[in-house]
Amino acid sequence: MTQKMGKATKRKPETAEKVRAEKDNNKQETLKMAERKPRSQMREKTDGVQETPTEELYTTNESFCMVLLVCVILMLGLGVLFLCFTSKESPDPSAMEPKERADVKPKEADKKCADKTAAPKADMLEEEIEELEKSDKSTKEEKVEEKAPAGKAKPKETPKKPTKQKKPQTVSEDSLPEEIKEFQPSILDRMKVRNVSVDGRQLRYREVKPTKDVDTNVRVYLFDNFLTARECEGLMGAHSRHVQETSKHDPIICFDSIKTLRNHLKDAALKVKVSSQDFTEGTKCLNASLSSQLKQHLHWSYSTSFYPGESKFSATFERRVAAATGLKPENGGKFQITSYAQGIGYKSHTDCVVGSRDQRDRFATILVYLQDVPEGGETKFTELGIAVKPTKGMAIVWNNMTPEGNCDPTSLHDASKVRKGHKFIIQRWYYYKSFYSLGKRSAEPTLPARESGQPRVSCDEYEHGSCRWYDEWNYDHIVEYEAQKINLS
Ligand SMILES: O=C(O)CCC(=O)C(=O)O
Ligand SMILES: [Fe+2]
Repeated sequence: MTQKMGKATKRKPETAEKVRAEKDNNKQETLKMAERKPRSQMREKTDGVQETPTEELYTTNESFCMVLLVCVILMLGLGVLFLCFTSKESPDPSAMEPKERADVKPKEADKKCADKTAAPKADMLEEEIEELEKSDKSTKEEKVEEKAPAGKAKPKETPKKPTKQKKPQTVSEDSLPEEIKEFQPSILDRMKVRNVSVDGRQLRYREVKPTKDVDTNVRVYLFDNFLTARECEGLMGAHSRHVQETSKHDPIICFDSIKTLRNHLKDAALKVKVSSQDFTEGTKCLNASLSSQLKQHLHWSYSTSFYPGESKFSATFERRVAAATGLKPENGGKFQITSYAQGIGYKSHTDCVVGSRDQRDRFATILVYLQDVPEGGETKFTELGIAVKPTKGMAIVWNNMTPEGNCDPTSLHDASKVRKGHKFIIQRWYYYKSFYSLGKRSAEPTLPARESGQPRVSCDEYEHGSCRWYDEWNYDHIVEYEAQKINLS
């Protein structure tokens, strides 16, 4: 980025720097150990005698032998080190682009050297490689967890957390843990909406009919008081505290393309020239300092997530949803709370991927408004001619897919800008075909370099107010980088 914002520095990933630093440390450590060795040998010979200063040893014959021995050991040690650090034909995986990294198989010699002199580094690299190998699969899964604009590539299933085992470099079906191989997906192809009684309260549904004459599979239902005022307040409080705590760090800002970045700059009346150099290498995210500079010019909604089992409320909520809608808990993903300040909305999108054949997609959505919004903030189904006004405790639930597992484009919806007040919602997506990692917190990518707990803002597609802040990371901005690199210049 030039002019006002200055030029982005092209930086190697932090992990690569760490690896290099560790390499140096290991080298130093090995040298130190070689230097110390004669002293411990001397200690054995002089059993019980106070240790002699190293210089005195060299004045005796015996010491002369010791010196020779030391030299031989030192030379051997240095030889081994030299071989370790110079014979690597395979490049340092941590310094590569993600896709290349996944292909690198460490040579046997590399492994031996790593075992002898740099075990922590080897572990770290292997973990990194494993995570990146996973990323192709987990991205698919992760992508469906984020808003999925119609027509984009489809997320896939993947093991959530790399198991701590010596791993092959490519993940074949055979190498997957038994529990993943044996996973039996659950299919969810219809909602069964009904009136239910919860803790003495009657939850009654009503259907909201399209006002447009459209051929659609989408059914939209409302439940008043689906959550109590107390539940709504508890969720808003937890979300706000978490946002506040996490906002100690400025977010790293990511864009789906350079075009989106340029549009945002234009919108903010910032006359700056940007190029691919402004993205952190290997990702579509700006580096930390550019992100901080841009922060004041962008606006976003805030999303925080929790996963099944992470709070008692998750079980209460999913039971209530199952009773009232027939949406099975095992087909549900994470729980996401989102807040919109005045002036913020969210782009037109479908929650599933139109045209995709992968049925591991969001069959249905339940969204509960946690607070009234005096003006604006409606959830609008543009194809159906439906607009729902946020009302505290009210749930809106709809299906995005057909009973055959196809994403219905008429499920297109957006969040109108909040004109007055502050909007809070909780959402959960239910998937047509469940998969092993569904509802499990996934391992996060190592790129881009960031502080622990540093949030991200994703501006996917330009539409005013459509950036969203997240308290967790997925692989989109790494994997899509490769696919779109050509568009980043
Ligand atoms: O806030 C809303 O009303 C809709 C949000 C939404 O559709 C989403 O986050 O997927
Ligand atoms: Fe949505």
